[in-house]
Amino acid sequence: MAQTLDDLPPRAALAEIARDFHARGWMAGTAGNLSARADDGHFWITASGMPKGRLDELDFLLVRVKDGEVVERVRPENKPSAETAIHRAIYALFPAARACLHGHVVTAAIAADRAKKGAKSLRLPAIEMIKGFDIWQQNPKVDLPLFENHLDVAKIARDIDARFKKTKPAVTALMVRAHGPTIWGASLQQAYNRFEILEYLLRYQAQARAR
Ligand SMILES: CSC[C@@H](O)[C@@H](O)C(=O)COP(=O)(O)O
Ligand SMILES: [Zn+2]
Repeated sequence: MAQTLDDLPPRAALAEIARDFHARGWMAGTAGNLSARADDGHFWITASGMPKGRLDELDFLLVRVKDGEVVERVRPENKPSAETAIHRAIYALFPAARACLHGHVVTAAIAADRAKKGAKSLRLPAIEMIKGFDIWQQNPKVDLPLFENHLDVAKIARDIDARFKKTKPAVTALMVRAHGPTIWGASLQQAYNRFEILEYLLRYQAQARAR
């Protein structure tokens, strides 16, 4: 087995993550989309509508960050993820982001349901695992940015762009209400680790509230 996901070619790593997330219920059916930067101006992203437990390296398209143009597709029938605009926003906002992972996670959707109407963030529990987001404070007050879901995905992407241009998020993650989390990282392995950690934090919070 490769030492880390970053030792694999990006599309192989993304297909492996998709199988893993599917098995854990975070990419049920065709839900979720994954991408990795190929170079500063382009990223590989999952084709739209594919069963995420069964991707292979041909199920990715190369997209240009600045205008969303598809510059390479192996299977002519493939279209880029319906949520490509969100990945483009993240890569344009954060030059250090090398990977961006979106899933549909029950714990996260329920946490967002609990938030007040109009709430702009979810407070994360101040437990040891928060250090996985590189936060090294005693009892930190860390907020996960929360966005409204819209049928028009470009509108979600514009909201993300507008908010993050004004205020940098405390974590490399965001949540779209009634939809799912998107997590990015300085490497594929870091994005994967942080996705797991965010799910752990929200699961901890739900279980702590229920006890
Ligand atoms: C199960 S439908 C989910 C989609 O609407 C969407 O939210 C999603 O995550 C996957 O879309 P895709 O176009 O396959 O990348
Ligand atoms: Zn989605």
